Amino acid sequence: MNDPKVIVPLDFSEAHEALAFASKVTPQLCRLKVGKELFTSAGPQLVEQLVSRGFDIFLDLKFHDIPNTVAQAVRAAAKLGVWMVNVHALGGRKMMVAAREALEPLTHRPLLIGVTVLTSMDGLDLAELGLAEPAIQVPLLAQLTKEAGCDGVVCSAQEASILRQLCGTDFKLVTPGIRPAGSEQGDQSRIMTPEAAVAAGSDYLVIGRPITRSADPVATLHQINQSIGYAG
Ligand SMILES: O=c1ccn([C@@H]2O[C@H](COP(=O)(O)O)[C@@H](O)[C@H]2O)c(=O)[nH]1
Repeated sequence: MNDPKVIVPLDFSEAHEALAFASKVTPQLCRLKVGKELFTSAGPQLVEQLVSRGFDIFLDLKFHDIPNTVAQAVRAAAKLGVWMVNVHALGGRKMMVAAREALEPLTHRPLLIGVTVLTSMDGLDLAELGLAEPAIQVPLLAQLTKEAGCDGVVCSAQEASILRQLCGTDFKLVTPGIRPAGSEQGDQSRIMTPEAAVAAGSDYLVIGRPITRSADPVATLHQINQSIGYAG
Protein backbone atom coordinates (compact mmCIF):
# COMPACT_ATOMS: atom_id res chain seq x y z
CA MET A 1 0.00 0.00 0.00
CA ASN A 2 1.25 3.50 -0.82
CA ASP A 3 1.68 5.47 2.37
CA PRO A 4 3.75 8.57 1.67
CA LYS A 5 5.49 10.00 4.71
CA VAL A 6 6.28 13.39 3.21
CA ILE A 7 3.70 16.14 3.65
CA VAL A 8 4.39 19.17 1.45
CA PRO A 9 2.99 22.45 2.80
CA LEU A 10 1.39 24.53 0.08
CA ASP A 11 2.68 27.76 1.56
CA PHE A 12 1.63 29.92 -1.37
CA SER A 13 -0.38 33.13 -1.44
CA GLU A 14 -2.59 32.24 -4.39
CA ALA A 15 -4.77 29.24 -5.22
CA HIS A 16 -3.32 28.93 -8.73
CA GLU A 17 0.20 28.43 -7.32
CA ALA A 18 -1.03 25.66 -5.02
CA LEU A 19 -2.96 23.98 -7.84
CA ALA A 20 0.06 24.24 -10.14
CA PHE A 21 2.21 22.45 -7.55
CA ALA A 22 -0.50 19.81 -7.00
CA SER A 23 -0.61 19.16 -10.75
CA LYS A 24 3.07 18.19 -10.75
CA VAL A 25 2.83 15.58 -7.96
CA THR A 26 0.55 12.65 -7.17
CA PRO A 27 -1.16 11.38 -3.99
CA GLN A 28 1.30 8.45 -4.12
CA LEU A 29 4.33 10.77 -3.93
CA CYS A 30 3.25 13.02 -1.05
CA ARG A 31 0.47 14.34 1.09
CA LEU A 32 -0.29 18.08 1.02
CA LYS A 33 -0.78 20.64 3.76
CA VAL A 34 -2.93 23.76 3.63
CA GLY A 35 -1.93 26.31 6.25
CA LYS A 36 -2.92 29.76 7.38
CA GLU A 37 -1.61 31.75 4.39
CA LEU A 38 -3.27 29.70 1.66
CA PHE A 39 -6.48 29.06 3.58
CA THR A 40 -6.90 32.75 4.34
CA SER A 41 -6.42 33.70 0.71
CA ALA A 42 -8.09 30.79 -1.10
CA GLY A 43 -10.57 29.39 1.44
CA PRO A 44 -12.33 26.06 1.90
CA GLN A 45 -13.14 25.72 -1.81
CA LEU A 46 -9.48 25.13 -2.61
CA VAL A 47 -9.25 22.48 0.11
CA GLU A 48 -12.21 20.66 -1.45
CA GLN A 49 -10.59 20.89 -4.89
CA LEU A 50 -7.39 19.30 -3.59
CA VAL A 51 -9.35 16.58 -1.80
CA SER A 52 -11.26 15.86 -5.02
CA ARG A 53 -7.93 15.32 -6.77
CA GLY A 54 -7.30 12.42 -4.38
CA PHE A 55 -4.77 14.06 -2.05
CA ASP A 56 -4.67 13.49 1.69
CA ILE A 57 -4.92 17.03 3.02
CA PHE A 58 -3.56 18.16 6.38
CA LEU A 59 -5.50 21.31 7.30
CA ASP A 60 -2.93 23.05 9.48
CA LEU A 61 -4.92 25.86 11.10
CA LYS A 62 -3.77 25.08 14.67
CA PHE A 63 -7.08 25.92 16.31
CA HIS A 64 -6.65 27.49 19.76
CA ASP A 65 -9.81 28.89 21.35
CA ILE A 66 -12.50 28.00 23.86
CA PRO A 67 -13.71 24.37 23.70
CA ASN A 68 -17.03 25.04 21.93
CA THR A 69 -15.40 27.17 19.21
CA VAL A 70 -12.66 24.64 18.52
CA ALA A 71 -15.13 21.75 18.49
CA GLN A 72 -17.22 23.50 15.81
CA ALA A 73 -14.09 24.43 13.84
CA VAL A 74 -12.75 20.86 13.64
CA ARG A 75 -16.20 19.62 12.67
CA ALA A 76 -16.29 22.18 9.82
CA ALA A 77 -12.82 20.99 8.76
CA ALA A 78 -13.97 17.37 8.74
CA LYS A 79 -16.82 18.30 6.40
CA LEU A 80 -14.24 19.46 3.85
CA GLY A 81 -12.97 15.88 3.67
CA VAL A 82 -9.51 16.55 5.09
CA TRP A 83 -7.31 13.71 6.29
CA MET A 84 -5.77 15.51 9.27
CA VAL A 85 -6.64 18.58 11.34
CA ASN A 86 -4.88 20.13 14.31
CA VAL A 87 -5.36 22.16 17.47
CA HIS A 88 -2.86 23.75 19.87
CA ALA A 89 -2.24 21.46 22.87
CA LEU A 90 -1.78 24.63 24.94
CA GLY A 91 -5.54 25.12 24.52
CA GLY A 92 -5.72 22.48 27.24
CA ARG A 93 -7.40 19.20 28.03
CA LYS A 94 -11.02 20.44 27.91
CA MET A 95 -10.49 22.02 24.50
CA MET A 96 -8.89 18.88 23.04
CA VAL A 97 -11.56 16.59 24.51
CA ALA A 98 -14.29 18.83 23.01
CA ALA A 99 -12.57 18.64 19.61
CA ARG A 100 -12.29 14.84 19.80
CA GLU A 101 -15.92 14.46 20.88
CA ALA A 102 -17.09 16.70 18.03
CA LEU A 103 -15.45 14.38 15.50
CA GLU A 104 -16.55 11.08 17.04
CA PRO A 105 -20.06 10.86 15.49
CA LEU A 106 -18.84 11.66 11.96
CA THR A 107 -18.55 9.00 9.27
CA HIS A 108 -15.47 10.69 7.86
CA ARG A 109 -13.25 11.40 10.86
CA PRO A 110 -9.92 13.14 10.19
CA LEU A 111 -6.92 12.45 12.38
CA LEU A 112 -6.91 14.94 15.25
CA ILE A 113 -3.43 16.19 16.15
CA GLY A 114 -2.20 18.47 18.94
CA VAL A 115 0.60 20.96 18.30
CA THR A 116 3.09 20.75 21.19
CA VAL A 117 5.83 23.37 20.75
CA LEU A 118 6.40 25.08 17.39
CA THR A 119 9.58 23.86 15.72
CA SER A 120 10.69 27.47 15.28
CA MET A 121 11.01 27.83 19.07
CA ASP A 122 14.00 27.04 21.26
CA GLY A 123 14.49 26.95 25.03
CA LEU A 124 14.97 30.73 25.28
CA ASP A 125 11.71 31.44 23.44
CA LEU A 126 9.90 29.12 25.83
CA ALA A 127 11.58 30.60 28.92
CA GLU A 128 10.27 34.05 27.92
CA LEU A 129 6.79 32.57 28.09
CA GLY A 130 7.41 30.93 31.45
CA LEU A 131 7.52 27.49 29.86
CA ALA A 132 10.05 24.68 30.26
CA GLU A 133 12.65 23.72 27.64
CA PRO A 134 11.44 21.58 24.70
CA ALA A 135 12.78 18.33 26.21
CA ILE A 136 10.35 18.81 29.13
CA GLN A 137 7.51 20.84 27.59
CA VAL A 138 6.96 18.68 24.50
CA PRO A 139 6.55 15.33 26.36
CA LEU A 140 4.25 17.03 28.89
CA LEU A 141 1.97 18.37 26.14
CA ALA A 142 2.15 15.11 24.18
CA GLN A 143 1.03 13.16 27.24
CA LEU A 144 -1.88 15.57 27.74
CA THR A 145 -2.82 15.27 24.05
CA LYS A 146 -2.84 11.49 24.31
CA GLU A 147 -4.94 11.55 27.49
CA ALA A 148 -7.46 13.81 25.70
CA GLY A 149 -7.87 11.06 23.10
CA CYS A 150 -6.21 12.77 20.14
CA ASP A 151 -4.43 10.72 17.48
CA GLY A 152 -1.00 12.28 17.74
CA VAL A 153 1.09 15.42 17.93
CA VAL A 154 3.09 17.90 15.93
CA CYS A 155 6.58 17.99 17.46
CA SER A 156 10.13 18.26 16.21
CA ALA A 157 11.89 15.09 15.12
CA GLN A 158 14.36 15.81 17.94
CA GLU A 159 11.64 14.73 20.37
CA ALA A 160 10.39 11.78 18.28
CA SER A 161 12.25 8.96 19.98
CA ILE A 162 11.26 9.98 23.51
CA LEU A 163 7.63 10.49 22.44
CA ARG A 164 7.58 7.12 20.71
CA GLN A 165 8.57 5.49 24.02
CA LEU A 166 6.17 7.62 26.04
CA CYS A 167 3.09 7.50 23.80
CA GLY A 168 3.37 4.15 22.02
CA THR A 169 3.49 2.97 18.43
CA ASP A 170 0.01 4.05 17.29
CA PHE A 171 0.41 7.68 18.35
CA LYS A 172 1.15 9.74 15.23
CA LEU A 173 4.27 11.92 15.27
CA VAL A 174 4.08 14.68 12.67
CA THR A 175 7.37 16.52 12.37
CA PRO A 176 8.04 19.84 10.62
CA GLY A 177 11.50 21.41 10.84
CA ILE A 178 12.91 18.81 8.44
CA ARG A 179 15.99 19.96 6.59
CA PRO A 180 17.86 17.75 4.10
CA ALA A 181 21.64 18.09 4.56
CA GLY A 182 22.86 21.36 3.07
CA SER A 183 19.48 23.09 2.92
CA GLU A 184 18.79 26.42 4.60
CA GLN A 185 17.51 26.34 8.17
CA GLY A 186 15.46 29.54 7.75
CA ASP A 187 13.27 30.30 10.77
CA GLN A 188 13.27 26.72 12.08
CA SER A 189 15.13 25.99 15.35
CA ARG A 190 14.68 22.30 16.14
CA ILE A 191 15.64 20.61 12.89
CA MET A 192 16.62 17.16 11.66
CA THR A 193 17.35 15.50 8.30
CA PRO A 194 14.65 13.29 6.71
CA GLU A 195 16.71 10.12 7.26
CA ALA A 196 17.37 10.89 10.94
CA ALA A 197 13.73 11.86 11.52
CA VAL A 198 12.46 8.53 10.20
CA ALA A 199 15.09 6.66 12.25
CA ALA A 200 13.94 8.57 15.35
CA GLY A 201 10.35 7.44 14.82
CA SER A 202 8.59 10.26 12.90
CA ASP A 203 5.48 9.07 11.05
CA TYR A 204 5.13 12.09 8.80
CA LEU A 205 7.73 14.62 7.68
CA VAL A 206 6.50 18.12 6.86
CA ILE A 207 8.97 19.50 4.32
CA GLY A 208 8.23 22.85 2.72
CA ARG A 209 10.81 25.30 1.42
CA PRO A 210 13.53 22.71 0.75
CA ILE A 211 11.08 21.24 -1.81
CA THR A 212 8.88 24.12 -2.98
CA ARG A 213 11.79 26.55 -3.39
CA SER A 214 14.17 24.11 -5.03
CA ALA A 215 14.99 24.50 -8.72
CA ASP A 216 13.19 21.21 -9.44
CA PRO A 217 10.64 20.51 -6.66
CA VAL A 218 9.50 17.16 -8.05
CA ALA A 219 13.06 15.85 -8.40
CA THR A 220 13.82 17.02 -4.85
CA LEU A 221 10.72 15.24 -3.56
CA HIS A 222 11.79 12.03 -5.35
CA GLN A 223 15.29 12.32 -3.83
CA ILE A 224 13.86 12.76 -0.33
CA ASN A 225 11.46 9.82 -0.78
CA GLN A 226 14.39 7.70 -1.93
CA SER A 227 16.53 8.79 1.02
CA ILE A 228 13.89 7.50 3.45
CA GLY A 229 13.35 4.25 1.55
CA TYR A 230 9.97 5.15 0.05
CA ALA A 231 9.54 4.21 -3.59
CA GLY A 232 6.26 6.08 -4.18
O1 LIG B 1 5.71 23.43 14.81
C1 LIG B 1 5.40 23.66 13.62
C2 LIG B 1 4.13 23.54 13.15
C3 LIG B 1 3.88 23.75 11.82
N1 LIG B 1 4.84 24.11 10.96
C4 LIG B 1 4.50 24.31 9.55
O2 LIG B 1 5.25 23.38 8.76
C5 LIG B 1 5.74 24.00 7.58
C6 LIG B 1 7.23 23.96 7.56
O3 LIG B 1 7.70 24.56 6.39
P1 LIG B 1 9.26 24.66 6.06
O4 LIG B 1 9.29 25.50 4.82
O5 LIG B 1 9.74 23.25 5.80
O6 LIG B 1 9.95 25.29 7.21
C7 LIG B 1 5.13 25.40 7.55
O7 LIG B 1 3.95 25.35 6.79
C8 LIG B 1 4.80 25.70 8.99
O8 LIG B 1 3.66 26.52 9.11
C9 LIG B 1 6.12 24.25 11.43
O9 LIG B 1 7.05 24.58 10.68
N2 LIG B 1 6.37 24.00 12.76
